[in-house]
Amino acid sequence: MSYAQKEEMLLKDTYTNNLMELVNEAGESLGTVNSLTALFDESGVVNDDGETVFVCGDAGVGKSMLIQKMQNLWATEEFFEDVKFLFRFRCRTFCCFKKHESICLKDLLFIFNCYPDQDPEEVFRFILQFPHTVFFTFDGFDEIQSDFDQNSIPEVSSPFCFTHPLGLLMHLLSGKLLQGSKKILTARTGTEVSRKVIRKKIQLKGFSPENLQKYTRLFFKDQMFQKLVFNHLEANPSLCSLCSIPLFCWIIFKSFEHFHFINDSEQLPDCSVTLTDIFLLITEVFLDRSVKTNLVRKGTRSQTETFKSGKEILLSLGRVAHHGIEKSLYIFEQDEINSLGVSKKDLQLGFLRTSQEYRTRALDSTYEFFHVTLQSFLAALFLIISDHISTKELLKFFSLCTDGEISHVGIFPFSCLRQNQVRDRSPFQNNEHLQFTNLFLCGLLSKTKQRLLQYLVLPLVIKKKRRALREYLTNTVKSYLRNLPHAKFGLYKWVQAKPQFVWMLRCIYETQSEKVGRLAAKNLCANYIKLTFCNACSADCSAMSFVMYHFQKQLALDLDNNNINDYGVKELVPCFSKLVVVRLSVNQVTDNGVKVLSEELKKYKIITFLGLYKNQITDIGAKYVASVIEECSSLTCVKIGCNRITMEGGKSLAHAVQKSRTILDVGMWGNKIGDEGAKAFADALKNHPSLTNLSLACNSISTDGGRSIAEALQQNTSVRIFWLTENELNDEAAESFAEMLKVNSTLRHLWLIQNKITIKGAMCLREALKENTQISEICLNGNLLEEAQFSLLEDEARIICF
Ligand SMILES: Nc1ncnc2c1ncn2[C@@H]1O[C@H](COP(=O)(O)OP(=O)(O)OP(=O)(O)O)[C@@H](O)[C@H]1O
Repeated sequence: MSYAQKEEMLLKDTYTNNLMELVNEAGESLGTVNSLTALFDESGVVNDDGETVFVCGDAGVGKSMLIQKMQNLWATEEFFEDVKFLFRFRCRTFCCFKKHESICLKDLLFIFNCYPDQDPEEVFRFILQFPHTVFFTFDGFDEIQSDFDQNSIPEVSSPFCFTHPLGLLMHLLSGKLLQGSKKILTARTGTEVSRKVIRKKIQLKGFSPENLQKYTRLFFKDQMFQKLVFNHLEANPSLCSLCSIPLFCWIIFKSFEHFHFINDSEQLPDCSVTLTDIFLLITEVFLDRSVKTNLVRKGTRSQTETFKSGKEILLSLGRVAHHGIEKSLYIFEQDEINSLGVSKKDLQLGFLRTSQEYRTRALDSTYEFFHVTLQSFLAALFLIISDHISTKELLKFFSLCTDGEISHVGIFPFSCLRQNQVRDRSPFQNNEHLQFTNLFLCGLLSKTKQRLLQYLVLPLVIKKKRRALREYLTNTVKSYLRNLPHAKFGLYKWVQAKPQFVWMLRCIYETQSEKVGRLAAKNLCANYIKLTFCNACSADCSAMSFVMYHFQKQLALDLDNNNINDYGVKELVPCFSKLVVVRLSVNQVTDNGVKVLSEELKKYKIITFLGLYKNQITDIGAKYVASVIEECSSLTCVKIGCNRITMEGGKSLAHAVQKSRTILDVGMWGNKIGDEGAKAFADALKNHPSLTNLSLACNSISTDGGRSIAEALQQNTSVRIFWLTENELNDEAAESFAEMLKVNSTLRHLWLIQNKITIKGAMCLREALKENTQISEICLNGNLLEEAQFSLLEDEARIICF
């Protein structure tokens, strides 16, 4: 039995909830998904005709584990009681068919998946008759590498027709075959899937800090171990950031466990940790298995010795990995493995594991790397340590990725992720394995890894390869950054970066070269960096900091709609001294992250805009934000809507606003401050010198709160726009607003949409407008007015009812 198999833990002993976010077609968050059954409910449906639940996420984030967990719950009858058949496919299975091969649905199910215990004809008939009793999982749509022409799939398909298996897959996903069956499809982020087939889209975001704690407890049963690991994590945010991706977390924990076992020391890096570092660690763990356990246990072997003695193993495995990466092959047959020089013993170490899918095709044994990222790592290592690789070949994968974003830059290394925009691209094309290979090349050829590598390859050869990579990187970073499209936006020179920008930062970070970091900062000809919807995770913040730290001037950083979380905030600490705009909306930031943020922002007091909309901030975090408002006089705009702020937090924020002489704009939409919170804001409004825009929309404010606000506005000459949409304001409140309008001449827009105002309240407002020529609009849509009553308000165009 191989180590990989021995190590496989039972799912129930290891599975930890993963953060799942429901998103719309534009990728905007529609909220979190709290249970696996909720994946199939009606919330967040983007297309009623679509049949497939689409789950996307980064490499190693846990898509396959999620599928496995569902299968497990179904098998133990905790999930989907109405489902009688579950067919679990890995999409890479569909690549092993020849172009002209065709099969029928029954064969796909029974030959290439699972042969039924009972009469297959009868079972198939049942499936056709009751498709809703069938559940399909298709894992890894991104792994399909094919030049298969989707247009050649016949429009209508009968379940008895013979067609290419990919055609069957597309028909199943769209519901042309077995309409009504449950289907879940997973793919890496950025993989293109036809909108027509998607019913709901879910993004997997990895472990939250809470999940990570649970996983740690599951992984290390011993409490002493747990404590040690918690201490390590606490001391090293860079490690925590990596641990939010479950695969990397597993690698880190596995290495920790191993080193602790062999020499009572943890040997984990204790400052900046790169992906290359952790893949070197797991490689060392696997290589240690090639040596007799008692020798390893003495703990006398250094990392260099381990790699030196494992050189031949690394070369042969690297050859296989490289061969696969070149051809987008992830599964290897025994013959292939043998011919590339991997011995039987090497197969046992854990790098490779037997691949189950192919057994159904009655092949001998087939193998795959325990994860595709490891394959990329070994391929990169091979490119460096093999004597036969020229510098041209070393850089081949960089130039293999064509750019779809900046056409005049031409071939650029960091463009592979941007798949959606590349025209005429096969929907099945995926280059992430190349991106990772490039990234590991940068890491392995970094200065800090030289000592290790010199035992594997002649120093002269490394030097030559290093120089080639450095030159290439320098040129491309320069030209890429200079050619990024810019726009002028007030004081700012603005750039909207794309996901490949994140990849570029990742590569720069792997080099750990201050020089390259400085070069990137110097060539970034913008001071407003918009990295929204770039799928940046907390670990990417280390990379951002690495570059932005070198930025000479003040900088605006917009990271809205990513996956940053509290660890990411910690990683940004080195660059807060430069940041005047910090936008972290929709990023799972909790009170802990806000605490760090407030401490840092108050050190430099240069912040002007703080965006924290749609995070997980409670009253505790609201207090931290309040202290920033109080202490940072440059702060003019705070967006903290859609968090978990109640009366207490509302009061803290209102008091801070009251004290601030400079704040202009406060967005509180979608919290729950209630009447008491509203009263505190009312106090703040009286004679406020600067506040012009305030949103207390959707905050459970009723008559009392409304009345206080209206009265306070009589003594306010700063507010121009006030949003009170989606509250519980009634006619009594409306009457107070009417009184206020007779006095206030500053307010321009009053939004009272979706409240409980009837025609009575509306008429009061209409009357008041006779004495107010300044206000532009009062929006009353969605109140308790009947359509027939609209005509009574017709003569006042500034009252908007529909
Ligand atoms: N929910 C989870 N609980 C515990 N461990 C997990 C979880 N999700 C992932 N892991 C760990 O991370 C490893 C990689 O996860 P998985 O293969 O599911 O990632 P993936 O998203 O399918 O990656 P890829 O896109 O590269 O195929 C697993 O083998 C497991 O060790």
